[in-house]
Amino acid sequence: MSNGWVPPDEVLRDAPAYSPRPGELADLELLLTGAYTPLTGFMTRADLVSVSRRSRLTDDVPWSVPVTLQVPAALAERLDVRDPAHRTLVLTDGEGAPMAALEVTDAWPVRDGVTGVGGPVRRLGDGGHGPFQRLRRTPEEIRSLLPPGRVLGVVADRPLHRPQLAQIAHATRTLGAHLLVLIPIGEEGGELPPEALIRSVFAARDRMPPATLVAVPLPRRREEISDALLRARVSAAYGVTHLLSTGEMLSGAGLRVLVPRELAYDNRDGQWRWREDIPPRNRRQALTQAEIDDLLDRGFPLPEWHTPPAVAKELAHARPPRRYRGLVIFLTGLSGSGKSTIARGLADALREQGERTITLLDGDIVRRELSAGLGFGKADRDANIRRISWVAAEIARHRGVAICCPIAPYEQARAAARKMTLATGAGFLLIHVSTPLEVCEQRDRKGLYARARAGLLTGMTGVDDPYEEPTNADLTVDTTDLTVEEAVQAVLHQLAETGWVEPRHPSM
Ligand SMILES: Nc1ncnc2c1ncn2[C@@H]1O[C@H](COP(=O)(O)OS(=O)(=O)O)[C@@H](OP(=O)(O)O)[C@H]1O
Ligand SMILES: Nc1ncnc2c1ncn2[C@@H]1O[C@H](COP(=O)(O)OP(=O)(O)O)[C@@H](O)[C@H]1O
Repeated sequence: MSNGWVPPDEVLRDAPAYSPRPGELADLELLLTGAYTPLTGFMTRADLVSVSRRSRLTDDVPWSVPVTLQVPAALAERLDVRDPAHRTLVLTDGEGAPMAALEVTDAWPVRDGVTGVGGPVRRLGDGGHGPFQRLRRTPEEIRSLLPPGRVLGVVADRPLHRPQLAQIAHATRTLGAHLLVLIPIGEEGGELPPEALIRSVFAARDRMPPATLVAVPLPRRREEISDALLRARVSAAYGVTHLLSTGEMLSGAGLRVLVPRELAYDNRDGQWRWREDIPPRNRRQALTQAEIDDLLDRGFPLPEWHTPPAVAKELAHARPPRRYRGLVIFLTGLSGSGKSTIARGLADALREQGERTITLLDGDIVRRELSAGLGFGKADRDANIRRISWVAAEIARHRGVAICCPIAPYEQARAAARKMTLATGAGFLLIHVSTPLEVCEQRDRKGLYARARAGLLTGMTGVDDPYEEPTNADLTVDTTDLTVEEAVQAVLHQLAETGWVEPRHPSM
């Protein structure tokens, strides 16, 4: 799948390597497969200016969305954009395997320590790996498979339920088109893991007209219009002539965009038809995403009138009831606030229930095993929390419960922990053990506060080091006037209320 020129071995051997962030990697993949034709690389400054001013590249091709790569400034300094022998950057995937060579023809400061780089990219290696690789066919391959005539494109970024399937069937029939379903698998952290999205779309296949399906590493743009334009452009590269809008889609990239009318379920005959054609008393609206999520979270099957059973089965598997799903319970608070004590009690109670494996990432053990050598400066505390969060998220990914109880004084690090966990599809509960400093200091189990007050220890959280109070805790527990049992019960109660654990049987 290599496309043309590859830098000579000696250039590659000496070239620095860099692993782009997930969104950039997805852009890279689309550049390499030709889905971004005629773009052949990351944009230079001139292209970016041109795109933002007049929605065209410098060579006049219409293009409206920036496709950029940013690298650490220190790395960019090792390149010389004027010297073809010293301006190649090897781009690697998340695991460090080379994916492409970027010939950096332009580099510019973006902000402190970060440099934008632009230039053509060329594939290295054999075209990547990962689940469902066989579905990631290039635009060229797909175009060669499509029958002549109209091609209706559907970007299936969500599972297809009966209302969407009815719309697709209607549009395909009206247009007399072949159906091409593009499944975007750009980034983790969507509503469903990419593999589950693919499986759920395939599960609806026998309810679709004859279709070609392709997985596309489409990154999600933060901005809706850019997102829609990019989807339209990529769809066009795959041979789509008409695109069925998913609601927020706009026209662009020279293809027709169909905005479907809203369908509803007609309980007189079990058909989905235009909403206005059904008398209100016989009409059932499609479920909202929140309603679907809520049913799955509580362990109810999705109703057959709304979702084909095969799709419902995939979704129930991908989003099991909360009580069977991975979970990170993250306790934060001052030293001596009661985090470890509560965490231990919680771990014991959850182990009694025996549904899932319980891992207690206890402070002392973490500092000894995972974070040995780290101190208590901001950078070291951040590194400590990042390591704990990574391990916890992996445990939760595999449907275990991880209980963490570090001080975690910085909001940003806690937010990153939440994000990392949610990206795995697991749950995250932040519990602020808010016992005030005076009480913690009175307890002073380890004598640290006394030493800090005596000036023998510096950088003690709450004394001369910051603790940023959480403003987004799922639960706040002040242990000043609680017994240990009461504090543990408060957390268990919250877990049962939100469905993350089964309520305890009263007789136990
Ligand atoms: N300077 C300073 N500040 C705060 N805490 C200190 C410090 N030096 C040592 N200790 C002991 O280390 C424990 C906190 O480690 P953590 O890994 O939880 O801290 S952090 O989340 O990385 O900030 C903490 O344990 P806990 O009392 O269990 O919270 C302290 O006993
Ligand atoms: N309701 C309560 N919850 C938790 N700990 C409590 C409570 N009441 C008193 N304590 C005492 O407070 C101390 C908390 O210490 P620890 O759990 O190690 O805190 P941290 O892990 O936050 O540093 C323990 O000695 C514990 O027995």
